[in-house]
Amino acid sequence: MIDYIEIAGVLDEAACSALCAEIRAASGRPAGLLGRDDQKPAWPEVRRTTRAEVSLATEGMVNDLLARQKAALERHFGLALGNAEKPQFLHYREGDFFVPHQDGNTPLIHDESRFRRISAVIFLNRQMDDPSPANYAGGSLVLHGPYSGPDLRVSMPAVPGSLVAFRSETTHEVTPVTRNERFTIVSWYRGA
Ligand SMILES: O=C(O)CCC(=O)C(=O)O
Ligand SMILES: [Fe+2]
Repeated sequence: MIDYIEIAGVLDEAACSALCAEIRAASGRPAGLLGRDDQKPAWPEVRRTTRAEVSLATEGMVNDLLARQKAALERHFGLALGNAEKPQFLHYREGDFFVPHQDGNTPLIHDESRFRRISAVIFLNRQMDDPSPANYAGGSLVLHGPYSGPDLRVSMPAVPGSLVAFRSETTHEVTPVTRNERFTIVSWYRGA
């Protein structure tokens, strides 16, 4: 069993479109991997996506939104959560991806990721087989089941304005975008 929750409508359609436009227009740099300061250029064989620099107002709006979702996530996962980390505004172009990985809460590396308990992804545009220009194909967020069970893979529905959250130790990946551009916001709630 893969433990995740989908919360619909954390952003409305107009807010999603405005965020996509802001991220597209923003300057960005290749998104890196946590705990690696020596990335040149950001391990493109592991993760290829652009992290956009958005306005402080936008970042503040998303921080407030993440704080408002905390109680529902604590109830669902049975965890006491602290603050969400600085959100990342991600722009995936055709061919961009993130290989299977865990975001944290694994005793693997002695870095900041050990404080992460819950990963959250907010979808800003829609995945479709034959996408209109504002939407995309490919680019599935796929959660993997734990080793203790059957080889399970579950694609998350990419509905604009919805938030999907899962335990940060859950293996997950973003498959390559095959058409157009994909926009998401990601953050991580730490333990209380
Ligand atoms: O963009 C996504 O759907 C998820 C990205 C991700 O897994 C991450 O940034 O750790
Ligand atoms: Fe991740």
